[in-house]
Amino acid sequence: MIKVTNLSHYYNKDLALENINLEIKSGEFIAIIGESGSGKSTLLSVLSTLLKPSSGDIIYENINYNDIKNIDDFRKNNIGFIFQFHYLINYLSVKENINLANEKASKDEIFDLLKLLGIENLINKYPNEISGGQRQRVAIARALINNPKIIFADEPTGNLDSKNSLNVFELFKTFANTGTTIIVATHDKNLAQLANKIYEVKDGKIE
Ligand SMILES: Nc1ncnc2c1ncn2[C@@H]1O[C@H](COP(=O)(O)OP(=O)(O)OP(=O)(O)O)[C@@H](O)[C@H]1O
Repeated sequence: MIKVTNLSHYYNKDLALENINLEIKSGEFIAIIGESGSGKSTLLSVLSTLLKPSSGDIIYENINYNDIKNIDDFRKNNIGFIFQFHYLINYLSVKENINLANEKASKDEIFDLLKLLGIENLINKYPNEISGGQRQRVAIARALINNPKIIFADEPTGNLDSKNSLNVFELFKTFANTGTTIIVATHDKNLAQLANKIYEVKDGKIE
């Protein structure tokens, strides 16, 4: 699904990623761990096409990153993003927030997805009427509504208590079992144990 070879990234002259090689298979749940500043976010940004690497190759199925003609379309059709902060819009309902990611999604489709996440009763609520854990589940629904092949999540539980964090990782496991590739950066080594595979980044290198 994703094959990375000899990937390096510099911010100006500072090396942030050094000669990364990895292969991620379809439906794998991958955790990227490492200390603050080790390079987790940079690796995730590069893998998810948000940042163009200084050198190296990334191949998605059979397409080389450098050969993708319309990166916006590629992202829209293939990738879902989840961040530490949910970035929901307060004056839009849960349903409307999800429709921002896919305006064609019907109320029934959104309801079914929310049901999978255990929050279908919140469909007409507004973000400030629901809990932090519920907001993050809405953000997960928003990432899933386009049926992406790959989900990238950068510290998705950074803002949640341990119970909600575990819940989010268990949801990731469920979605990985249905064939979605999940790649999560976290500093939480215990949560990372729930993934199929853990990569540790240290000083910009994979251990
Ligand atoms: N936009 C940027 N410009 C310059 N340097 C950056 C930028 N983003 C990150 N860096 C540097 O690159 C290195 C890796 O940072 P990165 O954010 O990838 O680490 P991280 O493991 O995700 O850290 P954290 O867990 O604190 O988010 C650090 O030395 C950081 O200071």
